[in-house]
Amino acid sequence: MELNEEQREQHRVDAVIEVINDKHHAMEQQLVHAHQETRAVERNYSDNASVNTFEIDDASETNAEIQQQRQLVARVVETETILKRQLSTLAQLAHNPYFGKIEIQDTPQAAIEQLYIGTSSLQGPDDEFLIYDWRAPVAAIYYNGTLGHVKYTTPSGHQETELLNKRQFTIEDGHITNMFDTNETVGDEMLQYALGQQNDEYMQNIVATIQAEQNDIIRDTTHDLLVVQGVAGSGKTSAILQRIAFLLYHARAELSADQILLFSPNKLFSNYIAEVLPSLGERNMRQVTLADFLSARLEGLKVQTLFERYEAHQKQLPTEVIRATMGSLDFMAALTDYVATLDEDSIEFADVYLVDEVLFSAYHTKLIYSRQPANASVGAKMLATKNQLIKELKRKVTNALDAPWVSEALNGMSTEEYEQLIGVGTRDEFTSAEAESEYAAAKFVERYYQGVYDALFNDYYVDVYTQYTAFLMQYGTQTDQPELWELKAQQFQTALEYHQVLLDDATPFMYLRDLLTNSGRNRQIQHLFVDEMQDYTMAQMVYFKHAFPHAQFTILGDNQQALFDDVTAVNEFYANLQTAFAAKHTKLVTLNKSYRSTQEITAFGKALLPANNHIEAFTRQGRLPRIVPTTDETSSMAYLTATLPEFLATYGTVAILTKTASAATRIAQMLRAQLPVTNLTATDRALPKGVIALPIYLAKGLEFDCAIAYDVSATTYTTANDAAILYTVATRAMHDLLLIVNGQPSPILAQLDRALYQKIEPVAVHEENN
Ligand SMILES: Nc1ncnc2c1ncn2[C@@H]1O[C@H](COP(=O)(O)OP(=O)(O)OP(=O)(O)O)[C@@H](O)[C@H]1O
Repeated sequence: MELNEEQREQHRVDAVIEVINDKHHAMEQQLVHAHQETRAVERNYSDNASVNTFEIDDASETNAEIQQQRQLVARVVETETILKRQLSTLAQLAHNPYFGKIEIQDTPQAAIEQLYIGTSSLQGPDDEFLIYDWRAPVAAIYYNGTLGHVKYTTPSGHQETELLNKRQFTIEDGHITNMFDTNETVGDEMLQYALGQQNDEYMQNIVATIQAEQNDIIRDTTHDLLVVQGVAGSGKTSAILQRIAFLLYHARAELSADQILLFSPNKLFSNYIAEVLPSLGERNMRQVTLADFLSARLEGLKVQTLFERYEAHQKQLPTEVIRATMGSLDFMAALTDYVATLDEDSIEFADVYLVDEVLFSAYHTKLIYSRQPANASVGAKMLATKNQLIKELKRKVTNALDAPWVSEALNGMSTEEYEQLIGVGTRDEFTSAEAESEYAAAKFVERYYQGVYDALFNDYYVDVYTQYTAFLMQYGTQTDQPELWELKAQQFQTALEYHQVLLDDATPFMYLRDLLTNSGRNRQIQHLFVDEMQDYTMAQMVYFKHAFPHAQFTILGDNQQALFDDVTAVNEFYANLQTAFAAKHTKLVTLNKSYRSTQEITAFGKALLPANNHIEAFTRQGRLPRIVPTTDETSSMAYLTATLPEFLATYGTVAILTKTASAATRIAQMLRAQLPVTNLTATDRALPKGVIALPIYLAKGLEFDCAIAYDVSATTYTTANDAAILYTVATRAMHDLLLIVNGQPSPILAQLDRALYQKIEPVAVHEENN
């Protein structure tokens, strides 16, 4: 019997799966061997590591040996890890080997090639490619090309070919469940299916349905500053993750996942995206939130978080103007100039103490500084000064070894103190009494001066706090409101007394410290990604550029989702970034199509924003958003209690989104008497199923099957900025959106076209009331 096209393709799928299973089997055997080897090497290592490491000569020999052993352990463990990763990739391929196929012909005489595209490449017994990795150069055709003449880029230059056919597959558990040919870039039918699914605890990879405009971001290798302005749900976060997978694939030898850093909005989000790269067979990049980054760099001080400032309504402190200035490019430029023109008399040198004795006086340090070459930068002179101080400290240490006060101190120690100093149980291992006392003296002196060493290492010979205050005051004198800057300086000092730094001060302060002390640079990071760019000030961007000098930057966000600030025009933001980064090759990409939500929800969200926005909806139909005009919290709760069980029958996650954390906690408590509700807070990491209540700033970047905007009343949603917040709330919904009014409706709702929503009378409540 003649096979039809689908049967033929299914035969191929079966054959490929057989190859995958064979490989899987062989690799399992390899893993068993690798594991045995790891165990053997580890055993050998632990035997060796316990040898005598005390005597100096022996120690160095043993150290070298241990180093070697350690490397060996690392290598075998790595082999095992790689095998495990490959096994998991093969297991995934066996389930769903590929999703696309292109037929190409390089010249009219050449043979037609059929290339299958999947999440990972696979070679057959004769090394022929049964599956091409979606990141392979030729696979770009699948995403960007329409039938006919197409071009694509390879490491060795541009290639051209004829695209004869493009086919898409849905394969589940090894069976083709859907298959069709398309001339579109990637057909809508697949995307419809993918987007119609319910939300999961983790974000999914989108490699089967990457859209052409997303593909341009993912495959960009020519820009050192790539800025993406994309409307809510346009795939910015997805683009970041697939881009990282792409970069790792193409620069395997030079780039590792540890050299990629993503600034993400919060821990929930970090966790939500954590499965995408592993599902593509890659290791995760590093992630950090701004709050954690600042805290790590300002150790010992409590840095105010964006959420804290937002919740505390501190926007007005000390004034809006000062706050905006401190976040600006100009302010950071003024800071750079300030540091560059500092002379030794205006640098705030500080005494370095050993307990209560001044070991290095501010005057002494200033003298060393003043002897540095006049034309060197402040940072370079400071570094040379630091090195000189450390050298002097080392001299003090050496001189102290034979000093009588050291032997006196040692003699005065109790046996316990002494043993603690040289290590309990080590006394018998010395070859002579002399060796022992030399060792003890070295240990004692080292410990004695440790605090001073740390102080020098951490640049405490200059008082950066006072220097920063001086800068604020000086900056103020150049404005027409110097008294406000004085207040600002006082505010900084007062917070400091409580070991706190306000968010507005954190970045300029760190920048000043780094410039002055020539520190704070991480040269490891090759790619830096910033998601939700609208939540960062330009000053922070300048700092990122300073802190990660070797990184290429991909910065993504949506200026309309400005929760914490007023909306900045994209062009202005981009122009400022270009200045801040002084980058040669820059590009701004705009994504206008929204994929997350149904057409109805996207239309509703669009209507909340100023009329000149360019948001386009992806055509996936659903029901109209519903506005529920409850009169107060009691009726709102009654409505939710009555209807939530119904929603839960349809949706995996229903999120009640509030403006503040306290509102989310309150309603979770009230509802909990009737049904299970999880209240999520800033420290939560996991996204549970069921009903959750959380403030919108924690829901940034996340999505839910059903989102319920709570308290869309005239008291809660009033300003233009509130419209942006409501837009962010509305666009969290994938399939269903409700707005509970809770009192007098917000004026933002009043101006909406009536056709965009359905008004629901909270029937359950009325019945109860009657
Ligand atoms: N090409 C695509 N194929 C399948 N799903 C897609 C595609 N692009 C986006 N999506 C889906 O749309 C949703 C939104 O994507 P994503 O979270 O990346 O958007 P975003 O621009 O970061 O949104 P926001 O700014 O609202 O946080 C996700 O569920 C994502 O999987």
